[in-house]
Amino acid sequence: MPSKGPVIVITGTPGTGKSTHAQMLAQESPVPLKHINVGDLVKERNLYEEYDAEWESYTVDEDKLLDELEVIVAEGGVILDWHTCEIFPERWPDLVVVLRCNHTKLWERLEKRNYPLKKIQENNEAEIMDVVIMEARDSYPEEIVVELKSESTEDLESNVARMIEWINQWQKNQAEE
Ligand SMILES: Nc1ncnc2c1ncn2[C@@H]1O[C@H](COP(=O)(O)OP(=O)(O)O)[C@@H](O)[C@H]1O
Repeated sequence: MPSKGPVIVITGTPGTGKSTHAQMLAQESPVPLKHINVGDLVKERNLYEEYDAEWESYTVDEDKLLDELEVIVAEGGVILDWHTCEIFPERWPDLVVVLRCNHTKLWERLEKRNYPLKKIQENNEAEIMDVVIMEARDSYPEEIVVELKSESTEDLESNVARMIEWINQWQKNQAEE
């Protein structure tokens, strides 16, 4: 048995379903995985420079955040759930999952969160412009980046099943090494 579990990044525009996927994966995974909601960590551990009330968002202190995450990632068995991934060092993830959602559905999900209109617009545009997938492809080897649709419960279930299959394969590869 490998001593350390894999490091899985689940990324995507806000509202695409990262936390929903990460929670389900953490519950169903054959190896223990800690779900780290990076946005929550930033707030809980004060890893930000300031809070922007107009955009209702935090300006992250990236150095502090990376120092905190380094310790967590070193232990292995982690799901990093965040709307951006390019600040994570290339050596960290074993798998990078980028969730995608049709912009009409995404708009509805973000409206339910009571985001300010301009924040809904900004995120919706980012999804249409492929911002996160391009960031992931620019930052990591193409063989570890997987783009998955997250528009329905069936998508959620099949995506999690696919990630579990990947973990099983990962475990086999570790055992052979
Ligand atoms: N594949 C999906 N099918 C249906 N609803 C989904 C799906 N993924 C997410 N949702 C819903 O969309 C909303 C945003 O999901 P969430 O996981 O919080 O997104 P994120 O973590 O990317 O911001 C939640 O209400 C969630 O239930």
